[in-house]
Amino acid sequence: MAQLNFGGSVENVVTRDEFPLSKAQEVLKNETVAIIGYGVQGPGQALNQKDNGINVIVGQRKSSKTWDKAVADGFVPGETLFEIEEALERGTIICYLLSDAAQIELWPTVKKHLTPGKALYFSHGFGITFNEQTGIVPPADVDVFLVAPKGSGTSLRRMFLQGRGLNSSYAIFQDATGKAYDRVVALGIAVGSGYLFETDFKKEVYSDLTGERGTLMGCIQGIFAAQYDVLRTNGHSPSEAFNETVEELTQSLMPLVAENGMDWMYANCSTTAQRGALDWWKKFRDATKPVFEELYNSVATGKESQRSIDSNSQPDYREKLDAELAELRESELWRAGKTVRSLRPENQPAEKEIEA
Ligand SMILES: NC(=O)c1ccc[n+]([C@@H]2O[C@H](COP(=O)([O-])OP(=O)(O)OC[C@H]3O[C@@H](n4cnc5c(N)ncnc54)[C@H](O)[C@@H]3O)[C@@H](O)[C@H]2O)c1
Ligand SMILES: CC(C)(O)[C@@H](O)C(=O)O
Ligand SMILES: [Mg+2]
Ligand SMILES: [Mg+2]
Repeated sequence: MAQLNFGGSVENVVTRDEFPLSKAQEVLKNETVAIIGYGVQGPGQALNQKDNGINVIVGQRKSSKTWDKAVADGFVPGETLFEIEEALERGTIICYLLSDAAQIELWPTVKKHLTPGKALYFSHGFGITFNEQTGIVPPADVDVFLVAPKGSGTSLRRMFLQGRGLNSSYAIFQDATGKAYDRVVALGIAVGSGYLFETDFKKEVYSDLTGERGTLMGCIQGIFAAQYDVLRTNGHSPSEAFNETVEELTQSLMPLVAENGMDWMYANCSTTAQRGALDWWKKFRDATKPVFEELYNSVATGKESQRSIDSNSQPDYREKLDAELAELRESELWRAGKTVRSLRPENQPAEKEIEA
């Protein structure tokens, strides 16, 4: 375990130097890793493990689009792709990658197949932390742990194919076999994590729910919409408002932040921009901090998890979600974005097509 200093705090991080893929393969050589669910994380984690030489099978409902996707991705019915119950029976490590709400419905079936010595793996602390809402209480004689990639399953796969890893959190809730640490770290490496950061189930789910509702997804859409509206109301064109709100951020400035931090991005902008950003950032922090406090409290009191369970377990959940996503897609902001994106060099038609 490496001890690294993060801005003055020393934390434990597992690196590939101490736990290379060969060690992960050795730890998992007698295991059958059953990926239950083939939505967003399922494909990323299953394919990365397959390519890393792990004995991985997929459990998915047969009459579903995602069964067909698993087949298209190279999983073979009857060999590496099974109905959920059969995969649960065959697996020694059960990777529970249904949506958090669907995990509740299937739990009695999963529990039936958790015989002593098996392991139950999550990619989120949700089901265990909010067990009063989910009813997910594993038997005492199985290992229970998580590897939570800090990003979309799509990025997990893309970065793996680029020879890079996505950072993940890991946590052990229950070590029944004495092998939980080796098993969870081996899985973390096998699914394509770059580095593995130690946490516990509660901290993982509280931070994750806050982040996705906050700066990663909810807040960022909110501030995009607010700035775009102000620019539009003051007579700026859609393209100008979009470029100044989103396109420049994602294409030019965030890659600089990703590379070397916020101060470095500031340093690569004009002194005029620096002056303004340094004057205004604290005002934005102070305006939004009460909202973040409200959000964290809503997570910690179980309100967010309950809302997610209630809405995501409705029979018409998919239709309602599609309608809400369509509202975003059809907003002027994101329609303007579609046209702006079409102008990027990589989205230009090939030269021949232009001539034709
Ligand atoms: N999406 C991500 O990139 C991401 C990132 C980090 C962690 N996670 C966590 O990983 C886990 C899986 O998330 P996901 O986004 O991949 O899930 P998802 O919403 O894509 O659903 C996964 C699968 O669940 C199946 N499913 C849904 N309802 C079902 C039911 N009633 N019975 C049987 N199957 C059903 C779907 O067919 C799908 O294959 C969750 O715990 C989530 O919080 C997800
Ligand atoms: C990819 C995210 C937002 O980090 C994940 O937490 C999720 O729930 O999908
Ligand atoms: Mg999440
Ligand atoms: Mg997350």
